[in-house]
Amino acid sequence: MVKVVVAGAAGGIGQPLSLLLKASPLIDELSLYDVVNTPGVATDLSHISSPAEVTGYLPENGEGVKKALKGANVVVIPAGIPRKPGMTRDDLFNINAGIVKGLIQSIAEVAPEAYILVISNPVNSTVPIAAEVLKKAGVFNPKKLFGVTTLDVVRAETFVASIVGEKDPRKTTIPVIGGHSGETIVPLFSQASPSVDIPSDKLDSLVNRVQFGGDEVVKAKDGAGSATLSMAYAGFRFAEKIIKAVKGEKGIVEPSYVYLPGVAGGDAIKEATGVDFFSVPIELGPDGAEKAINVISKANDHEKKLLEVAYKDLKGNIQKGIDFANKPAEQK
Ligand SMILES: NC(=O)C1=CN([C@@H]2O[C@H](COP(=O)(O)OP(=O)(O)OC[C@H]3O[C@@H](n4cnc5c(N)ncnc54)[C@H](O)[C@@H]3O)[C@@H](O)[C@H]2O)C=CC1
Ligand SMILES: O=C([O-])CC(=O)C(=O)O
Repeated sequence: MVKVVVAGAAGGIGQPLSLLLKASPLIDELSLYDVVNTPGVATDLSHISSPAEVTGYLPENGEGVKKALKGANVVVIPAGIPRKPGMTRDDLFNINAGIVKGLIQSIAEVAPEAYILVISNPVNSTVPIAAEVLKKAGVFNPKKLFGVTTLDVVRAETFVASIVGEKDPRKTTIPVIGGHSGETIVPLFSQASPSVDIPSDKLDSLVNRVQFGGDEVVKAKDGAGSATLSMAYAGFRFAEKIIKAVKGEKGIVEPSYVYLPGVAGGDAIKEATGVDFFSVPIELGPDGAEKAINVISKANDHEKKLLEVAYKDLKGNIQKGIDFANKPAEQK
């Protein structure tokens, strides 16, 4: 039995993500939670002839979220406001931090064993908030908490393919590490597999396009939000990998933003980066994050320079999340 919950299921990401999850034969139960519109989205999806049973929940004075989460194996969180042109992801903090904190408190209470996949921005800060809330509740398992950075990997694959002329972008694996905003996103093209030959005059703009791919979409949507469809694809790709690994499939690796000290191999990466939370390729297994793979030690000089900038920015983002989670309620 695999039960997946989407929190924020009626939104721009939530709906197409729920569609992809409903279409997956790996899922038996799909539970949709949002503050609006979930009965309609759930009824609509329930007519699709795939195995997953779909249910939808509204807040119902705090009871709805608990009903939605009960028995969850995987909880994906795309709840929260998206950017408009001119905003940074950090500008979303004031609203989204509280939303994520509340949802994680409910998960800690009702589904403490669940894998938690945080999409809500700013990921660099919302994942540390989630970790602090889970720690306080005494149920933090770092192998089961993931910041979803798959869209950065998907973008790197796509943009590289267009430069090197590969027809199927999925054939190239590129580690994209660090965080999930601007210069904290660091693609390691030198470790692409199979290797790629990027003309030196195109490298800087390629790195920039991966780092600021989100802005490209925000600008094109012109006030109507940020990436939703590509994010739904990326969120489903990551959720599916977790489910497959938990079911026993071997050799599954995907970068994700994790709490380094809680994952095997993470301590060495923490030492190199100076931060507790960082995205690196993670080997997934039946218990979640089995191993953090140290790709930093093999970064070339150009990438090392990019990484130094990422460490600095990430430190502030992480601390901001931790401080928020630990502030007494009346100061928020
Ligand atoms: N990690 C990543 O790579 C990406 C993250 N994002 C982030 O994902 C988030 C969602 O983006 P969109 O779906 O475009 O926004 P949206 O506004 O279309 O949808 C968000 C949904 O969350 C719901 N919501 C608000 N408070 C809630 C609560 N307490 N409990 C449950 N649901 C709640 C809203 O009712 C809405 O349906 C944003 O923060 C955005 O920045 C977006 C793209 C990529
Ligand atoms: O740019 C945004 O605000 C949404 C996002 O995280 C992305 O598309 O990578």
